[in-house]
Amino acid sequence: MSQLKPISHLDNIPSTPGKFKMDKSPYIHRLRWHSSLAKLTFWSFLFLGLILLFFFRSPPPSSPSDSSRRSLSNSNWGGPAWEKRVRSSARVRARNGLSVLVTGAAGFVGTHVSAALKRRGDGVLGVDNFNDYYDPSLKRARQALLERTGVFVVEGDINDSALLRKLFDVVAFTHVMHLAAQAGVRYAMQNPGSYVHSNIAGLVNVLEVCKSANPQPAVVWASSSSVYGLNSKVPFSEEDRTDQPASLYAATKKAGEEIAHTYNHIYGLSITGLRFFTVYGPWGRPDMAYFFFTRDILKGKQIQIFEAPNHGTVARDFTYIDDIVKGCLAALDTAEKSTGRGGKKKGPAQLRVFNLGNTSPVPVTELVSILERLLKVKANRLMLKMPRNGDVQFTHANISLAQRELGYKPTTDLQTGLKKFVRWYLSYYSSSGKKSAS
Ligand SMILES: O=C(O)[C@H]1O[C@H](OP(=O)(O)OP(=O)(O)OC[C@H]2O[C@@H](n3ccc(=O)[nH]c3=O)[C@H](O)[C@@H]2O)[C@H](O)[C@@H](O)[C@H]1O
Repeated sequence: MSQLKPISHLDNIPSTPGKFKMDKSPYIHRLRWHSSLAKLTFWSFLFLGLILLFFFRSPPPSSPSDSSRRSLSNSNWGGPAWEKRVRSSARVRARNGLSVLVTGAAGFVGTHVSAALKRRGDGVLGVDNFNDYYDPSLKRARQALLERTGVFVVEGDINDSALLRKLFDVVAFTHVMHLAAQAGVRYAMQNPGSYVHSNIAGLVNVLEVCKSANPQPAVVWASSSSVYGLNSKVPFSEEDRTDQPASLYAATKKAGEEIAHTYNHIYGLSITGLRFFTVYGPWGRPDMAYFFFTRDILKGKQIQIFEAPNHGTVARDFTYIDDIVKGCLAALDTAEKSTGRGGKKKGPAQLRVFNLGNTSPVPVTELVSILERLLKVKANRLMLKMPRNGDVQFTHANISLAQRELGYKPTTDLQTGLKKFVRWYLSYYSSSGKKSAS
């Protein structure tokens, strides 16, 4: 090993305080004084350094728009009044009701599922970080809606393990409906870090807390139809290959399914993944095509409609929110108990994955035609070759497994569902001050 030591200002500082031996000299008192001052300065800097290290330990946001991280600093929870609200929101009112922690409760699916659970007498507590991936005022409006039905939505991030642990200290949740995620297929090219943060790190954090909880809850969570990626065998069945994701979003959802397998295998967590197929409806997500097509058609703005090579049709198995909610509730109701205790597996636990789709794909051009009829406005269409941005040409769900195991049976066609969406859209954006979706 080299004898050369790096030159550093730390070289003269003793590694063990108190063991530093000073030569005797006439200036001994002055030196001692200097030495004490130096020690004091050193320890003050070290202390300060440790404090700074503690505060800046977490990695910096991967981009300025990584809002889920930004919102961490906004989380505001704790205290007796807060705990009382949490308890009251999660209180089960129906016989044999569930006590459910819903993550992403101010999101589109989260709001609908939370309200439905509450309506039938289950206890529901929501968590949401209210990030600005899309207009947060819509999330606040959903929160207000839930508040009126008796659901408290705690503002916090799924990566905040202290918060999640605290919630489990206050309430022994029987189920976790994990819907918080970074959604959107195309946005993954702009902000890849947010997908890793929410869909990978966030999921792991939720499962970590669940596996340590006593009793462990059963977990139902949102996977995605996008895991089928470039699979061309239709309709998509749960047994088909899912190892060719076309977007980072899809890859993080697929990774989530593998992570679920691990937590089920090691810790005995009961886990059900639901592959949602392009969910739409009232209170929907403004980043989705049906939503911003509506906004742009009404504004007279041009809309871009993607087409496959050789003018091939791009189609989606659009699924109405009420059907998805029924599937989510059935997944919760049929979830078996987790088998672990104290972070240890005591026996094999349930691990499931289901397609929740509509089973009738509709071309995007037809979606636009329906919107034109409902809005009574002609769209300014621009047909565009599908960019290489993570989109797939079509999706089509085989739902026989969900039908058999969950009694899942979608009943809303696209025309009927869009009619309900448009009615909501017009009323929401015409009411007090909300001029149009941004
Ligand atoms: O099932 C899922 O797991 C995913 O569903 C949803 O993704 P997608 O099915 O891609 O929905 P969405 O963006 O509404 O595009 C719809 C159609 O419009 C086409 N499209 C889109 C934009 C545009 O400008 N033009 C266009 O033609 C586009 O090519 C596509 O054919 C969720 O967003 C996603 O979070 C995830 O949950």
